[in-house]
Amino acid sequence: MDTIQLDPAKAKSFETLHAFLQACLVKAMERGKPQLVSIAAESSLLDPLAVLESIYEDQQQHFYIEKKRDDLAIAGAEAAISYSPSGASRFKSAKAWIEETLENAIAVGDPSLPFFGPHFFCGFSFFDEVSSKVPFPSSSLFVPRWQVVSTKGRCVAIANATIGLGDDVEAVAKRIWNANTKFRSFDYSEEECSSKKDGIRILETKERGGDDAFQVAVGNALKQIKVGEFEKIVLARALELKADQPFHPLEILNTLRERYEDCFAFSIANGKGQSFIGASPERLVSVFKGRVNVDALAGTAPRGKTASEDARFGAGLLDSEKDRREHRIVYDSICRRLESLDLSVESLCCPSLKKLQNVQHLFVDVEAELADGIHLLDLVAELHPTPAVGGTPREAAVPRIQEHERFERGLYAGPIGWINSKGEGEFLVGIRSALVDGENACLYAGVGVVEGSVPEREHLETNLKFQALKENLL
Ligand SMILES: C=C(O[C@@H]1C=C(C(=O)O)C=C[C@H]1O)C(=O)O
Repeated sequence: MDTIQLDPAKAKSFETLHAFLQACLVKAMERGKPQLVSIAAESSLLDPLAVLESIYEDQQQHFYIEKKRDDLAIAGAEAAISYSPSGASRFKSAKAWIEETLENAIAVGDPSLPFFGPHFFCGFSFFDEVSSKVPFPSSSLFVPRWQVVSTKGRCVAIANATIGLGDDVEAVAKRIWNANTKFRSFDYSEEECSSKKDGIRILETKERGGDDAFQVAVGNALKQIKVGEFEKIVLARALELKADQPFHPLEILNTLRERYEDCFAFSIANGKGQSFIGASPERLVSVFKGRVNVDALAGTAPRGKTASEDARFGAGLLDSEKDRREHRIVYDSICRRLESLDLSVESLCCPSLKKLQNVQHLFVDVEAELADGIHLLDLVAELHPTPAVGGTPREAAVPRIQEHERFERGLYAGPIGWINSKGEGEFLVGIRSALVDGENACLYAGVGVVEGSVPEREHLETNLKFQALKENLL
């Protein structure tokens, strides 16, 4: 990637921008490849979700991720470039595409700005392949035309565009100029935002596969565990809801980010009217400043209505042999997989409680130092799916999931995240999530099944997990 340090004060005119893009076109011709130009500028403090909402169009691709606790919110919309590899080598192909794109990228602005340079937004389905019924491909990667990030009191707006032979430089310059002017003095009142609809009603709720399907599946999986086919499998339910008017994914997200401060509130839209949204408590992996962090999250208890009931549930979870075993399987697998990439794990398995609004989990932040030559997508490829959403041994358990579940997972429990030009970034696990499509929503919730699991109790646990989305859709 070429970096052009630019003092915004000296590059304030449209003519400067136009001349610069013209020079990028010359470079594209010399290199024989279109160039990705990424222009970053600090802006007044904006709320990325409000910006996304005010320009929201359901026929535009978008990506949103926010974790209130970390004071980080990122929104991006409209694809400047995109890529959708599928199959077993999809992570490898995605990495190669990112690397090649960066070889032909020009980043402009102050490199010390947070989120300087192009960012790649990624949504991967749970399985390597999806059928044509799933509205998202097995991988969607894109660099958005515009992006707004707010973190720790600073806000950065980024415009991305590709310039190649035959492109209309004048038109690209105008688009970037207009976007920059807009972000510099964004006025939410200018836009016609639809306000949250009152009285949205659910007309129909239907469980995929029928009401008993899940408990039957857990029972069958327990038999397979008993004969030693595998030790753990994660099975999920899909609940279809039909409302009397369309759901609005970004309004739901606004509630989720406030209520689930410790979670990643996210939305990924395919530009064809469907969005996959959620509030995930689980980070698959992050890489920042040479450090790798992975969540080992498993084992669930309800939240109590009083402090003492809550503490009792929490202590019960910490003491539960079955839940500790379920969690240990996840922790051990993460450690093995990090070690297979020559990373040495620095965290012991001493679970604490991660308390969310609706449930509490056993949790360990697994840390390691990044080794040279390991890309974030190498980590994603190695770790996904952890036994928190797949099973163990992976080769025996994961292929069985589709035999037990009566729906296609699509993006549910898949890796969703972003990568910057330095190879840093963060992926969450797409759980506590729903696929929203007009007045239809499909909610997902799963549980780990191990020896000692009881189908009825697992069913109750999925009901608790559904709450995150169910209560906030309306
Ligand atoms: C699979 C899900 O959650 C996972 C399963 C858990 C469990 O079985 O206790 C806990 C946290 C998550 O790792 C889900 O929410 O859909």
